[in-house]
Amino acid sequence: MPSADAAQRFKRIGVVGAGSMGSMMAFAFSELGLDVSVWDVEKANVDKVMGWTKKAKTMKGKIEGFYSIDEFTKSLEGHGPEKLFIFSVTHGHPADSVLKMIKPDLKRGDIILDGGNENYRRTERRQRECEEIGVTWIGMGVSGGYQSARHGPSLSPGGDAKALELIMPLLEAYSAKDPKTGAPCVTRIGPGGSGHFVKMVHNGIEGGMLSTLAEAWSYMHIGLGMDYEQIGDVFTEWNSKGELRNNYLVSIGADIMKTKRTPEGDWHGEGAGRDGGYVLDDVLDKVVQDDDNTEGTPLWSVMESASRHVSTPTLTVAHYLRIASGNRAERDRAAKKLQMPTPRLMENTRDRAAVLEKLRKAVYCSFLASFCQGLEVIARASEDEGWGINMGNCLQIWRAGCIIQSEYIADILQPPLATNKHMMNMKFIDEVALELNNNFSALKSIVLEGIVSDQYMPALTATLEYLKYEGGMNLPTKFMEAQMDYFGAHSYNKPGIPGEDPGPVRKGPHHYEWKPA
Ligand SMILES: NC(=O)C1=CN([C@@H]2O[C@H](COP(=O)(O)OP(=O)(O)OC[C@H]3O[C@@H](n4cnc5c(N)ncnc54)[C@H](OP(=O)(O)O)[C@@H]3O)[C@@H](O)[C@H]2O)C=CC1
Ligand SMILES: O=C(CO)[C@H](O)[C@H](O)COP(=O)(O)O
Repeated sequence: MPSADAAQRFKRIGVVGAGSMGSMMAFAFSELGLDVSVWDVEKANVDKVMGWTKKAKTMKGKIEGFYSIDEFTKSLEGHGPEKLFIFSVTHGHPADSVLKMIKPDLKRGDIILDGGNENYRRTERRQRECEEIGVTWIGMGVSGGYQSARHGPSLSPGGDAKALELIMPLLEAYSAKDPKTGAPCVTRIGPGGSGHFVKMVHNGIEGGMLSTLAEAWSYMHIGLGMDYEQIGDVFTEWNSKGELRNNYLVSIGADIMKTKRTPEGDWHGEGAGRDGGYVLDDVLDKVVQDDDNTEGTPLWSVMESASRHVSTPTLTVAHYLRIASGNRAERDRAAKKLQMPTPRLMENTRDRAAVLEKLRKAVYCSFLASFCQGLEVIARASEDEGWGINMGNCLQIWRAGCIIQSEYIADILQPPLATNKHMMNMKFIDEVALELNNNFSALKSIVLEGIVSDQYMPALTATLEYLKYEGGMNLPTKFMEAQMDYFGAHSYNKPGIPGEDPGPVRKGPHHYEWKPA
């Protein structure tokens, strides 16, 4: 329950967007005792929510649907000192258009929480725009999908400290709770667009983990010839102890492996069938939200990492795999031309249990590397933007409610990051370095054996190479640097010269005239 203060202050909240997330938020806030006004650009979405209210048994506050945005905004007047909105709409233009529509009815002190996956620069633009009229715009990452939106997500709000102080009791009541300590999975990340930045990186890490696990699934199914039930058992086992314990993506992987078609299907008839087949086999290998621009977070993570000079290959190749997957028609044409080998059953796998143990370690290694890469982007941005993000807090809010929750990884990373506020390179943390080192040979062996039988392993191989070159002192870039000096007089640093080796990240003073012009 929200504290007495918060409950007194906010008796009603306005939810903008009644899609998968917004509709669930409406019910969650109602259960917290707030009356909820719901508006959506699509009348049918409002009707759907209102239909559900008729069957809902746990509502405490009223839920009222509105087709008119003016009536929606007016419904929030007179219930407390300020109006409180939560936006849950597609990123970009939708939020701007709703802000434009409600702006005439906004008053000094009103607070808008943007719970969409928005680009942090757009969040900052809206913060400036709202500040001019005394309204606070908070960019708030919401993670955990629609199930968590209903029962408690991980929240990463960023923006004005005073406004956040007012709504924090409500957000604490709404958020997921750390199962170990009961602590709420929400904290003020920092000023400006920092909250949306952290959510963006969360989704980048999520991408690296999703690809890693999908590759492991295919490795088991095609490479080791395991059926879905067997793979489900492996995921369940992995999730029960050790480095992959209480790992959300592994746990839902086990669920997916066991989900069969039923005569009725789900509540709207999807997955109906009497053949006893698996719902997964109704799913095509196309991820399209990057192509249709309904989601931008993984792409922005890649762009941010490159522009802030942080190496994030696991997250990046995961994104490119998604992009390649989206256009299946084009892949079909290319496949006919390229005649690539396809993954096949591995030969001579005598000890499957040993391979599975190596695969578990490889998955863990790639998950941990995904966290390192994402956290380094946050650390860099926090320094660049002066946000002062406590990265230990990021691990805390990712302990429950969110997609990347990974108990073991949080246990390793949170303590050192909570004490060292300026840690820029996660591989400097002794425990992290030790874990990556300990699991490297398993990852290498999985990649080696997988290559022989043509398994798909972009994230696993990217992680392997990442660890080699991030911790390598004899990189082939020596030759690259010479070539660039040859054709572009780009100059170089010299071995053994103080101030150059290792020296700062600065162009070297030497140029050799390899070939006069
Ligand atoms: N699904 C998830 O797991 C998560 C999603 N998010 C983010 O939450 C937000 C909502 O996602 P989700 O509920 O999944 O998406 P949905 O597509 O289900 O809902 C998006 C909502 O935005 C509305 N919308 C679209 N265009 C406009 C517009 N021009 N003006 C006003 N409203 C518009 C949609 O209306 P219409 O139906 O007419 O298109 C719909 O109600 C997104 O920003 C998403 O990135 C965050 C965390 C998790
Ligand atoms: O934000 C999320 C979870 O954290 C949503 O599930 C989101 O839809 C994931 O999509 P994408 O990978 O394209 O960001």
